[in-house]
Amino acid sequence: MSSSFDEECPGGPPPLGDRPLVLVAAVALVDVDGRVLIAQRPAGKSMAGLWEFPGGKVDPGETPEQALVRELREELGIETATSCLAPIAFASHGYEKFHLLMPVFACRKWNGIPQPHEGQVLKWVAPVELARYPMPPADLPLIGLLRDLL
Ligand SMILES: Nc1nc2c([nH]c(=O)n2[C@H]2C[C@H](O)[C@@H](COP(=O)(O)OP(=O)(O)OP(=O)(O)O)O2)c(=O)[nH]1
Repeated sequence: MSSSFDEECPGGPPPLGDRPLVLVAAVALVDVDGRVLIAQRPAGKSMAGLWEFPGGKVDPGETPEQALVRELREELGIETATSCLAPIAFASHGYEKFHLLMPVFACRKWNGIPQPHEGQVLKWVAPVELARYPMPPADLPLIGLLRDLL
């Protein structure tokens, strides 16, 4: 039985083992032209140079939505509300040191103009163009999903 699953559904994430399960909230900010904001991870960080969706780790005591409101303020200098965040997808990916669980929200309403407050390069891209930008492995299944959903 299990060998047929292995053949039909190869490549699932490994068991958690002693790695932590890390909760990271991410957001697709969508502008009036339907473009999505991505940010390039700066030199010195893990996965430097790859493009990601704004967001970050959910702190103890926070909901994913609260974490995103905070991260958007810190990373991009924009203000939004938890009620402006619509859950649309998630990623579940086994990295070497941790397993990432990443709910992804869409947001079309915020105040201010996103600015790179943490040395990132920002880019607005059409969902069909997302595949041109190298992203962390956890994000790869999201590219087709977002193209269809946004
Ligand atoms: N914000 C965000 N993080 C992502 C995405 N895809 C993905 O694998 N990640 C990972 C990168 C980081 O390991 C983690 C987010 O952590 P963080 O934003 O709070 O902190 P960080 O970049 O300094 O991460 P780290 O150096 O501690 O690994 O989630 C994504 O699309 N957006």
